[in-house]
Amino acid sequence: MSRSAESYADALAAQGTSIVDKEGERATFKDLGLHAPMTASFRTAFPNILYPTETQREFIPAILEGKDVLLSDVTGSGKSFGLVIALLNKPRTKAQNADNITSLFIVPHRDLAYQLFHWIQKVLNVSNTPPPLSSVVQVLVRDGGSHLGVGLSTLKEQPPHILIGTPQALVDIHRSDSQALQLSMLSSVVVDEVDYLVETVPRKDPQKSFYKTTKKAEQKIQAHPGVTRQLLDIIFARRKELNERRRDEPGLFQQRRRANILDGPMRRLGTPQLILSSATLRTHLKNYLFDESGWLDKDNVLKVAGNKVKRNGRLSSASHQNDDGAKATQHSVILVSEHGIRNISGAILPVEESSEGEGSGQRVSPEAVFALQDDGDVDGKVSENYSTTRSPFNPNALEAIATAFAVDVPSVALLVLPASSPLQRAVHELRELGINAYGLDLHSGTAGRSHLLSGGEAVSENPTLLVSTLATTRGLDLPELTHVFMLGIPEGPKVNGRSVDAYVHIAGRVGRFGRGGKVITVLEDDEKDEKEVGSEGSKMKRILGRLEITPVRFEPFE
Ligand SMILES: Nc1ncnc2c1ncn2[C@@H]1O[C@H](COP(=O)(O)OP(=O)(O)OP(=O)(O)O)[C@@H](O)[C@H]1O
Repeated sequence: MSRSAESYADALAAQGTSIVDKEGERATFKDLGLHAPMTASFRTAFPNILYPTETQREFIPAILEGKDVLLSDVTGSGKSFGLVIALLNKPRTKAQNADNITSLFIVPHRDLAYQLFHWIQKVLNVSNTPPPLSSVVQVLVRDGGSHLGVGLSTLKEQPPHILIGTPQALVDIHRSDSQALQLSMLSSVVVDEVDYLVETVPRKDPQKSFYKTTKKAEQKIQAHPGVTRQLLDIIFARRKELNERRRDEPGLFQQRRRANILDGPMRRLGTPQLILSSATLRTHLKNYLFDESGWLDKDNVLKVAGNKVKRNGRLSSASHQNDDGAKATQHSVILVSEHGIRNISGAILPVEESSEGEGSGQRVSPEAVFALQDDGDVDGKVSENYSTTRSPFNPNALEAIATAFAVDVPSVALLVLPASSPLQRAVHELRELGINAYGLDLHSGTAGRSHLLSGGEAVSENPTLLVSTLATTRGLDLPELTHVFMLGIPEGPKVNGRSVDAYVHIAGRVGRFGRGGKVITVLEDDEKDEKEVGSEGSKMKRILGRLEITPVRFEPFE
């Protein structure tokens, strides 16, 4: 088993245990160096967050000290939340008594940007004397040009403490006005979901059969390095230069290290600290970041990886509550064709859920959960068009999802479509099947946002299916979510590291912080034997196998 698969399996098994100190003592957030009033506010805003996790205990003080950090822990273990809290506690950078942007938080998509924004908003809302929101946090995402209009002027008039943005929007701004982001004054730069934003390929081995494919992929990256690389190359240009000199003149740096003056050059460069985070950091990416990118200050970097302790011997996807009350995630795969629906072969029986399980939450009216959802409507003219154009979706697959949703989902589920799928069309077709479906939009969509801001545990009389694509799912935290449906093998027809990681991130929208949940992958049944190489079933089995997950039968389809 690969290292990342192993750590995922192990860490999943251990999830829910990480808040317990090894010595049985618990450090508080205040012990980590966070300001008391800030700690009080975020404890009021997030009453369930009592103690920092082990990884938060490591990386929050390191960030406050100005170290670079390479952070990896399982999905839903509080990485992004901890990063936001740490950045809020950093002192503001100022030049000639005027505020500068202190931290840049780079995220892969706008929904994640708004999620982090709402977390900060929630903290400020309960503060005694909150400063104006825009002085603390602003969001810059591509939005039909407004980031270059209103967004840019707000940014320049009142630079925020934390600027959250997507790489493309940030590069657009920098190109239109190289002073707008005040890059030379930044104190921290965070890249969340770094493996998604900075693409790398495994090192080439001429002996391996995939040598040619790897080489091609590498050439493609060289020709189109991607905008996050471009942005980091700009911000860390001076560090890159120094790191290159260091590579060329190792003797000089050894002398400096012996004389204990190595910290000096990087610090004098005045480059910000760099924090890179993801649940899936493969070795080739880590090698690139350390040896080739030149972005990191190698003498001042902390690597933090989540708890790798194996519990109960090994991971079993059908396992239920562990000793600390964390629930397991149940993974199912169903294959659909016009002849019917079946579970993947080898799927085992689910373990009985405890009476405290999902669905036992407080019953609330849909109106209480949603701030009424008039914003998700599919435009009349557009739906007329839909009736005259061929659907890209397999009707059997959508019907299977609709049925599974209707029989099993108590409140909210997420459907993740392949990256380039037409989202509104899927919403329309699901509605035709009687499903309360909405495109996930944490900015203007009240449906998505109310789920984000609600505390979870609700049961709705009219459950909702939020629909997103692979490109807009990473990092999202929807506390009420109990089910994730996945249409097709993630990341295209081939099974490789990327598809395994994509599965980890999509599945990771449930089971967060030991909450449990169900992940149901729906595949078109090619009616091939699942032992046959290349069949849909065999591909899915390879993905689950690499993650040490045994599929569980989705019983309504027995
Ligand atoms: N110390 C804590 N105690 C309890 N809950 C926490 C703690 N820290 C974060 N959480 C909660 O855990 C959930 C997941 O947090 P977050 O989104 O930061 O995870 P993540 O590790 O970044 O996930 P992903 O890898 O999917 O991006 C959030 O609902 C957050 O409020």
